[in-house]
Amino acid sequence: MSTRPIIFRTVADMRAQVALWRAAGDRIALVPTMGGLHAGHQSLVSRGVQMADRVITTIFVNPTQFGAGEDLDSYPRQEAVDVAMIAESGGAGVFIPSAREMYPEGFATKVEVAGLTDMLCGARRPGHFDGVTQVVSKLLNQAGADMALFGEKDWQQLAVIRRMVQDLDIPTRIVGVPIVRDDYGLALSSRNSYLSDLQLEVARKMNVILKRAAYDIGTGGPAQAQCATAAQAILDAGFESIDYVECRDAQDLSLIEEVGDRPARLFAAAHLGSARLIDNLAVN
Ligand SMILES: Nc1ncnc2c1ncn2[C@@H]1O[C@H](COP(=O)(O)OP(=O)(O)OP(=O)(O)O)[C@@H](O)[C@H]1O
Ligand SMILES: CC(C)(CO)[C@@H](O)C(=O)[O-]
Ligand code: BAL
Repeated sequence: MSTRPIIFRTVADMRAQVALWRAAGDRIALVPTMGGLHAGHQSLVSRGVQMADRVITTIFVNPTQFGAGEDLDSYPRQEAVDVAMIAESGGAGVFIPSAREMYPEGFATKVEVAGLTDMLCGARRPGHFDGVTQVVSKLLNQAGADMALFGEKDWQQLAVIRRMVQDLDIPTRIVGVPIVRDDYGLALSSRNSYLSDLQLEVARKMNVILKRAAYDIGTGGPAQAQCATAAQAILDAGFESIDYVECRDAQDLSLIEEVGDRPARLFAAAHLGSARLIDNLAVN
């Protein structure tokens, strides 16, 4: 039996409850999301339940991380379903602020991480990570949690957030959680709901292609040439366009030609119908 989590719509309400939990000696974990929850998000909440006494999930479709022409308006919104899924995973609280609560009149502060945001999704979605760091820095300050959990599916986002937390001395430990995939290896994503059954079949081919490329690169193949071959295979499988397929250092995200002993990852983003899907996996 799951208990219904407490819903907070204001920062003040969340902070008041956090203060009570803290007074009782509880450790707090935060799971920031944009809603449209699936088993990937639930794995973040479950991990939080293992590591802390109370888990607060946030649901906020942050407008500042969407570019013009992106899917801000069509992004899935399903509050009741999301709250039920959080309850099922043992979440204690859900923070669902309005845009006005997060960005009141007069709001003027930007938070930008340089360097790590220049490549991959940062290059293809200008301003995206500035919006992410803006909202995540606020959520971390608002909750004052001991830890915050983020999925490795958004590997670059995790790297950017780790950098920001270190640079700004934010006293919250950042925890990365492995990617949850469906039975065919497709990384779960809220945006998979945009896909028709036929498109879903195509989408499931991407990780198969990437796995083969990662193996070839890991066994000594020239990294960027293998990436170009994988990009062509993804197009041949039925994706409409590729944003990138690149092999990069897992930590500093610098481009890699010869993998050697460096921890490397393969990163991909591609468009299918109205969905932009991303994935990444270890090369060695
Ligand atoms: N398949 C997954 N496995 C593990 N974590 C995930 C997975 N999908 C999303 N997450 C994590 O959940 C958190 C919230 O992500 P978000 O709400 O954007 O969901 P999403 O499914 O990634 O949606 P989108 O389609 O916007 O990429 C992020 O930390 C993200 O990395
Ligand atoms: C971290 C996040 C919740 C910030 O809006 C978002 O970028 C996401 O869902 O990954
Ligand atoms: N999962 C990252 C949020 C975004 O694509 O805007």
